[in-house]
Amino acid sequence: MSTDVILKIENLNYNVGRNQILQNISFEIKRGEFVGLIGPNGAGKSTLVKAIIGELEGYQGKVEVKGKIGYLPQQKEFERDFPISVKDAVAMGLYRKKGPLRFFNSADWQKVKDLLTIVGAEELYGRKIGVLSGGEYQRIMLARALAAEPEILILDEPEAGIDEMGKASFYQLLSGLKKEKGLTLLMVSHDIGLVFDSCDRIMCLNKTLHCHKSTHEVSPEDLQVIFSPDFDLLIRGKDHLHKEHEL
Ligand SMILES: Nc1ncnc2c1ncn2[C@@H]1O[C@H](COP(=O)(O)OP(=O)(O)OP(=O)(O)O)[C@@H](O)[C@H]1O
Repeated sequence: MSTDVILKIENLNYNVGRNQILQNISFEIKRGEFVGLIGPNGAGKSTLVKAIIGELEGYQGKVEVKGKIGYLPQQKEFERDFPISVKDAVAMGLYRKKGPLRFFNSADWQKVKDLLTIVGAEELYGRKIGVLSGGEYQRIMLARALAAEPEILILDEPEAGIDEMGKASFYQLLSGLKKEKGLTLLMVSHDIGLVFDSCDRIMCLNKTLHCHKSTHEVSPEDLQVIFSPDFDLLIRGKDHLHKEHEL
């Protein structure tokens, strides 16, 4: 695997009983790329992510990652009512890095503050997790994932539960991390517009990988193949909007 490649997947197949979930997936991601992974519900996106982060058993094929992985799970997987503060939630990311026998010192708490500054949430330091908005919460989870100093960050639908403004600024934050820190990003998303605005490359998945191209090379036909028949509904909906609102 060449040095500029951080993730390489070869002939990945995954079945549950007789049901094939992933079929012959092969691709590479280069260091510093921002890649969007799109596809309809049930396409296998989260299953593919699980294979990459080492949480999928029983697949065939090869998954190679050359670097430390950071992972931002779907929001529903984290218990938001858990009674901890923002600073403790972020510190948990450091804890993973240092191991359980290490107590936190003032340098660690300064690191937590620095991470909160990076994600634009320093004022949330002492706040309880349960009172945060969807967008604030996602920034804190991002700070926590960054605490382990990952080289590749994998995000599973980070926009879920965030309002439109919050989504755009969260994606801007991700683009900044890529530019300023050279972070590699692989992001599962249902927000096609923001994926096209933010990502360098797009992978279209529906059980098998239908395309993996530079964003500007992805055609409506590529989207139609994976989203059909919903794609037709989407287009009709857009036409209707254009007529109604003279856009
Ligand atoms: N352990 C399992 N047992 C049975 N079926 C499974 C298992 N894991 C995944 N599946 C099935 O595999 C398919 C792909 O699921 P996956 O969650 O990866 O899709 P997804 O693209 O992430 O969907 P969504 O966009 O709705 O989150 C689904 O039909 C799901 O029901």
